[in-house]
Amino acid sequence: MEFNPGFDIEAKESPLNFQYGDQVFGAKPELRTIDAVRKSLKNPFAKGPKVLYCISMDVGEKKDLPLMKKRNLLFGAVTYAAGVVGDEPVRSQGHIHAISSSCNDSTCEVYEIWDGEAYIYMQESGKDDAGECYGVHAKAGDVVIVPPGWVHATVNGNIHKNMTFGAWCVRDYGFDYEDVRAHNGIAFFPIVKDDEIVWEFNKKYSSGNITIKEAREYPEFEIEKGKPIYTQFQENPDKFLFVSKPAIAKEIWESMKI
Ligand SMILES: O=P(O)(O)OC[C@H]1O[C@](O)(CO)[C@@H](O)[C@@H]1O
Repeated sequence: MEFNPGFDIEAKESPLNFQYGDQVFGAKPELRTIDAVRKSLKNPFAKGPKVLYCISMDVGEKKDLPLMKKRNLLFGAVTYAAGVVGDEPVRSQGHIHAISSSCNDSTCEVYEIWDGEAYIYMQESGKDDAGECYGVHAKAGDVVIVPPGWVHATVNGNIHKNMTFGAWCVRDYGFDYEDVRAHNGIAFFPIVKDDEIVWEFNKKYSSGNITIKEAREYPEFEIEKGKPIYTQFQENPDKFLFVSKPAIAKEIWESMKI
């Protein structure tokens, strides 16, 4: 992988899978097929790779698991396949993080791209007026934070290459698909045009405004550029407490710039 995740995990290509080192825990990944996501595609009948992405939701070094559990944090790894689904790049369906009973809040997600490139798509609301929407372009080593309550979808930003990322989430996560599915998908569909990704408004929404930008740094969360977010947790296990306890960063969320 282009960026070292900070622990011994390898993304396998065909079939999509993860291989864990001796000191690493992780279950058999879940495979998301094209048939499972048709309702959220621009064209529900589109053709594309049978398996679109491979999700391993609880991974890390065995010695760190008690530290993660104590802070109600979970680390996940996901690979998105290369290729297209109709005229869309391979992407997730889009969801909002449901209210977790541990904190009585929707929670954020802290992404770190390990291989390939991505757009982390974010949408302020799942209602008819989608509000401010963003396509944040991220390359290996970039971090992107999705604030609590926002619709988000992960897009493979290069149709010629698989994309793999790691992310910090709350352990009792839940995905709420209702608003996105009621609109047959996210408010802006990524479309592949001349090898570039352009964004097409989904007319099932009444309005929404999209901004495309590059990934930024997050000094407000003391995230260190170039150091794996997994290593940053190992060095300071409380650094990502804002993920499982969003209330401690309330003021940051309220004025946060994507
Ligand atoms: O169920 P969906 O919306 O397709 O998304 C699954 C994806 O969402 C994530 O939680 C990222 O938000 C990853 O685990 C996975 O890539």
